Amino acid sequence: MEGAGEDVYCTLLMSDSYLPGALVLAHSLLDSGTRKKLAVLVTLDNLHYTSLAELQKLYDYIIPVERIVNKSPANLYLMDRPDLNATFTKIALWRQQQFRKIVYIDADVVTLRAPDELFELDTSFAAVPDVGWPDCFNSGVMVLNPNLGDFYALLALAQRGVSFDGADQGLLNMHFTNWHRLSFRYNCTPSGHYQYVPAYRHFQSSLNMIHFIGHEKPWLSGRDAPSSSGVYEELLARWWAVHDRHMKPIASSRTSEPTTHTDAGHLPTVSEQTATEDLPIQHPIYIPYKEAQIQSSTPTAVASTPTNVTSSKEEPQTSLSRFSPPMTEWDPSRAPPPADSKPEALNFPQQSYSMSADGELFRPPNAYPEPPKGMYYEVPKTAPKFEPKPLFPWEHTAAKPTRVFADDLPSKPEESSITPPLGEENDVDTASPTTPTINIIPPDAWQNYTRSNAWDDVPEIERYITSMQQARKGRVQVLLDTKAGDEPILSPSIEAGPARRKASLRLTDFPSEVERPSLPVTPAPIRRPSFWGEERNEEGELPAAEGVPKQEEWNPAAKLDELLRRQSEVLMNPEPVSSPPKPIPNREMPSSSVDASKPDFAENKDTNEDDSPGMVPAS
Ligand SMILES: O=c1ccn([C@@H]2O[C@H](COP(=O)(O)OP(=O)(O)O[C@H]3O[C@H](CO)[C@@H](O)[C@H](O)[C@H]3O)[C@@H](O)[C@H]2O)c(=O)[nH]1
Ligand SMILES: [Mn+2]
Repeated sequence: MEGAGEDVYCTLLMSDSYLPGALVLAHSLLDSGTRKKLAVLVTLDNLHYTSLAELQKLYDYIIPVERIVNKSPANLYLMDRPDLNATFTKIALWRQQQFRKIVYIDADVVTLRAPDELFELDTSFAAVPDVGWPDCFNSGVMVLNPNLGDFYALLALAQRGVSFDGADQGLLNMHFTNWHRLSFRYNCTPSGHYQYVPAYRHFQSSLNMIHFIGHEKPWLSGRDAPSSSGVYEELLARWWAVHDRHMKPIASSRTSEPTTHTDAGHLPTVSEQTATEDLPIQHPIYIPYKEAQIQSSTPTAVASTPTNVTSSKEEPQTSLSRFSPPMTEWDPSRAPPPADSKPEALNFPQQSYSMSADGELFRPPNAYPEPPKGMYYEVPKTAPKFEPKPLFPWEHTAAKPTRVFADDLPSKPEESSITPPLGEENDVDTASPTTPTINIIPPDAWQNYTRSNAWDDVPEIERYITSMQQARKGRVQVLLDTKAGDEPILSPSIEAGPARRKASLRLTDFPSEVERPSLPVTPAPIRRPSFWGEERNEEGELPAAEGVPKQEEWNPAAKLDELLRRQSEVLMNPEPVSSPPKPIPNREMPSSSVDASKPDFAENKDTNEDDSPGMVPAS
């Protein structure tokens, strides 16, 4: 790279709304005769191409960088600056290793004197104390040596959202704790609330840079300070002086709420100059910065620009200033949207394309190159076979299926084990597949079947199992009369034939009938000595209970007869309270044939001839 090891002043532009600041900064540096180059980091996603064109006129290097957004922006609300949710992008400075040293300056800074001597500092990082908390530095002006070590450390913090103010200043102060302190004259931040006027008067002549921190930027607030403090107004005038020298007059870029300033010195805002309400807010209108200047018919007297909207009809275009969509306006996780919040769709990234400025008419070439050949897909004649590769070992040796789909028959009849039914020729009728006859498993299949396991011949396993079996065998009887010197009767071993059978673990070596242990037999119960002693009779039974007849004397048939007799006695001599038994009517139950519209069951009775006389109508 040409500028390797170069020294540059560098700023950052992430939105069109800060373009006036970036231009004034560059003009002020060039005006004060710097010998250093100017660079600007830009986030292209949110910048209008005309803004880039403006930058190009003043900056030597325009460096696109990726926007780094703070994904946990809660801390930004502590300082009421949700618009700063992407200032982490600043850390891209440390990645610009093509430069030896960078003096970074915020876009809201105007230089009164080019601070070229900062490049001679023998320190890797220097900054100016912040007026809000002087133990911290303000990250609007920084002297730094780009290096990837710091870059990645900062990036790691940024990605985790580590920053006590949610923006770059909080993050950088957490990383650079031992910073070289520069004089306040390199980053003088006049504030409306607090001024050290005697000090200002004392150091005023040696001021290098004025930094307009906070919401109100010079190009937004206009020429009159929000607080009419003398010092602030004085310094604000320095910004406007540079602005007016090069770029006067422009319409203010304020796109938010209309300002309340009405003095003659105030720049008209968009909302004041035209009825922006008529414009669809989702389609902001950009006009090139330079165009706005040209279109303005009052080139010198910004202060005299009438704020009255109706009187400025000759120059309506000047009002159409650049637009910058707002970033997060509020923290949705903490509060409802503010009443005056802007539409969220304003955040949509915009892509602009410029018309070609080429005045030449299109001329077609004499000949176009031949289109490449063979760039088509040849449809295969036969459907490709998608058969999964065999995975498991047994898939290789798998037996051919004996049952197949009827559709598969005509394709390879010789492979199938299906034989055509008797009486038919060998050619298979494709139109009407016959029920296949399936070959049954050959009768000797079980004989060929291997009955041994891989572990059958491992002696350790065999010994272990045998020892376990012996422990169990102690509990079963085996019909072996070994006392008498009989040889145990054993079944012939499969391998060894009639030879003596060896102890085996094989499950398939079933024991023969004589080898099988006998089943345990339930022993005849033996009467134990009685606990009741003499209470029992000779047979050992308990004495009979009083009033209970002896079992032998109990005649179930006689008892049943007696029960029946008693029952009929009760039925034959009914008590007067009970009604006589009703005969069951010989009549079908009313069904769907019965007129359902007649609600009363009694009415239906008259039409029914099968009614038994004993029928009691429903009441
Ligand atoms: O919409 C935006 C917002 C910021 N910037 C750039 O980011 C810088 C920082 O934003 P700024 O509004 O200048 O912040 P300050 O009001 O100066 O606030 C303080 O806090 C910021 C967040 O920590 C620091 O970046 C500043 O250096 C510090 O002065 C600007 O100068 C621009 O260069 C844009 O280009 N577009
Ligand atoms: Mn700033």
